[in-house]
Amino acid sequence: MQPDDAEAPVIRGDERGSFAWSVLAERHPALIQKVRDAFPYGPEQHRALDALLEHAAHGVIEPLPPGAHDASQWQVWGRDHFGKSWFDVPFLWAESYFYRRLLEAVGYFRPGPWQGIDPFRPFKQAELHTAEADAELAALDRLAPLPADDQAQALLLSSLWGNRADLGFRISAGGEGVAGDSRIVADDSALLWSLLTAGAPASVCLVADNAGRELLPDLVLIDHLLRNRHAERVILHVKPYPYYVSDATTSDVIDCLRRLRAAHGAASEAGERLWAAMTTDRLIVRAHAFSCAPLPYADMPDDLRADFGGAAVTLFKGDLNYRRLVGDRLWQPTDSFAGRTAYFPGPVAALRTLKSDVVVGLDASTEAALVAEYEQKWRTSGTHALIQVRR
Ligand SMILES: O=P(O)(O)OC[C@@]1(O)O[C@H](CO)[C@@H](O)[C@@H]1O
Repeated sequence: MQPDDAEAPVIRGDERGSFAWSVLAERHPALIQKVRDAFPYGPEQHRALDALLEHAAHGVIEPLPPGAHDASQWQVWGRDHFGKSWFDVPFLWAESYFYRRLLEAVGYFRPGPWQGIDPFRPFKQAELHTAEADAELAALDRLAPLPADDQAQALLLSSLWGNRADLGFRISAGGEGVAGDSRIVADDSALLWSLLTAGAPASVCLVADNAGRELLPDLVLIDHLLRNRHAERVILHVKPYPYYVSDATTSDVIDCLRRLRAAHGAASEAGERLWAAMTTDRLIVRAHAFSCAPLPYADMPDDLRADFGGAAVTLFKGDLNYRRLVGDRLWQPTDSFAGRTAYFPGPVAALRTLKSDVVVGLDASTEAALVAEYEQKWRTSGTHALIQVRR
């Protein structure tokens, strides 16, 4: 815990009409319906989904069934929360547990025919085969003639804005859910590139967020880092199981690599290089259990700390990772990003579009201008983004 944690309230879903409340009360039921519609689940799975819907709305949080492989882990994580309403425990905890219970309901972990069937796969797959994805990959051909620094910055921005398209966000925003007015509210990209000096024998960690239209540009950025010797090795952290609808797992990485290789021109070349990089450990994929933990990164275990501590920089993608990085609390937007991430074992960067209440590291004038123009909507609308770095 950081010294001034007590000053900022932990976000919970208990305030009707708040963003956190809307996720628990509206986004989660809508997601259950989408998952039901996407698979021919049997009666037992439908009954379990009905029970989850009912419990999450009106019941109290119960432990996992004793036979679940991770029941004892969740027993520890949940000891302060069992028996309480989902709306009265930390929002971060409630959301993570919802995804774990959803997988329980559809039999994702249980030996049997549905074991390992990702309930979000149809949505993630659809993302990879849209006209927008085709156009984004084709656009890479136009980058190739540019100087390496311009390519680098363009790829960084493409990875940043790729974060707008997460599927959970779109379930509540409806359709694309993104207005035309997009702005970067903090931009430490120059500092980030200064940490990625070409030719240094560095490792870089990238903590991925969404599959599909976000992971494609993330992978192309990784290819650029490797190819231009900004990094000798990249460690890509993904989720060990389906999570927050579109979060990337190892299967999604492979699907994206296949998609890149099947494209034309620069995209296909990047796909071939990345495929080869995985076979020689220049690109390493890790699916650490903590990546789906209902906890902030301040509580990370020692092996993960060592991984991040050995990197020239760790890039955290996306909104959820940002919440976990700085802590899921109602900080003052002008609180220091460096202060909030002081516990982190090495240089760290956040690349995120703003889709929840948490934000730090803004100038007072930037915050005042945002509030004057949008009241508090800029925090959750996905129209604004940030690149923040602590060296
Ligand atoms: O991490 P991501 O994909 O950028 O965003 C995750 C998100 O859609 O889900 C959470 C609410 O369910 C919020 O953190 C945010 O709105």
